[in-house]
Amino acid sequence: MENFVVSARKYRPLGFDEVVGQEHITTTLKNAIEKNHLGQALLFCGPRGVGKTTCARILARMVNGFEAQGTDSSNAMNIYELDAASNNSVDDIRNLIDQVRFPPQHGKFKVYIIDEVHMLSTQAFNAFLKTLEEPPAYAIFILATTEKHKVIPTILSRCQIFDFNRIQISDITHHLVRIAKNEGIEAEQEALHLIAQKADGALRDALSIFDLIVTFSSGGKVTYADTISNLHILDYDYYFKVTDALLQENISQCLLIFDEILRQGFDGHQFLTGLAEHLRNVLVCKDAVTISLLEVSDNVRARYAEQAQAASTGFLLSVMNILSQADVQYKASKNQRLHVEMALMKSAHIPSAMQLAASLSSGEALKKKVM
Ligand SMILES: Nc1ncnc2c1ncn2[C@@H]1O[C@H](COP(=O)(O)OP(=O)(O)OP(=O)(O)O)[C@@H](O)[C@H]1O
Repeated sequence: MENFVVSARKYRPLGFDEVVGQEHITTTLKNAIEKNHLGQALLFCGPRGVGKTTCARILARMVNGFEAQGTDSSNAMNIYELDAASNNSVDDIRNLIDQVRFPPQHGKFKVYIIDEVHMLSTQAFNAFLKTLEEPPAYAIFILATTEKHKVIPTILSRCQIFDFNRIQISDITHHLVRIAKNEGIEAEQEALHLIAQKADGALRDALSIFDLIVTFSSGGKVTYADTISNLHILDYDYYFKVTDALLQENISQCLLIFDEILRQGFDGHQFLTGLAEHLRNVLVCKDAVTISLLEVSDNVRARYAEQAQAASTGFLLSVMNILSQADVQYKASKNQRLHVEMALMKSAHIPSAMQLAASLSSGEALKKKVM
């Protein structure tokens, strides 16, 4: 049996052109390498799983002219990685400094990656400063951190700083589409989009979730239904239905839908925040400019646009206001179910755009109110 290789490893980019969503960094690094302007101390900051280690390895390969090797192994590329989260003592740093004294046996540069550098003890930082300030010509230090504010100023001032972005949902989705195709896995666009959303900007997380869903889904196909059930995410369809019921002032329908949601094991708070986010999406769809802020697939976008036609801005803002107050008071509430139900009842009493439609005789007047 062939060993399973997790997608995050299998699809680690081997060149800057394959890195997703960090063009500002990859372009600068490429130019710096070509023009020989690369510093010897670089600080890579940003959230986890967005490509810091990947870019460090690509850089190491490029400065040594090893691009053609197509390998991701650290040893082969003169890369030395130290995880400062678990090796943060002054002795760990002294060992590293001892190693730095020896020039590389092959290639031109030794590249040291110190991950989670903010975890180094003060003594370790101090022991490291001199080497960082006057490194041998063949040494490049790449310090990586998810918490730049914890890195002491004396280190910051000695480094070229690169701020990595959270990766956009659309970029993550495209990447997953490519990988699914490459693996011959049938995947629904909506499912991949949801995975991208859940990953919260971290491509590594997106790939791990993707692997998990492929493993558990029926017939190896990645469907929206399997994805929401695996990730325990509430189907967005409920939010569309509740909003319709609110617009129709149909309190009983709202309460029945909420009951079904609770039965599925979701809590009232998740529902409140999910509904508020849904209404925000409806709101941004009311304007041709802000619609670009909506990060959803085309099918769902069309549904939002339809609901945006039916709901006035005033109605949406009033409901969001009620939900936001309910959210703040949720934890303190003694009966949380009733608390959410009351928020729904209050929201269903706001005159909706549909009522306006019925009460206004002229189409022109309606247009003015709804906009
Ligand atoms: N920008 C990206 N483009 C393409 N793949 C990426 C990107 N970021 C992360 N990945 C994928 O996620 C994996 C892990 O990324 P990487 O180790 O570079 O993240 P990191 O930012 O160093 O995270 P950490 O801070 O947790 O060490 C990579 O092997 C790759 O498959």
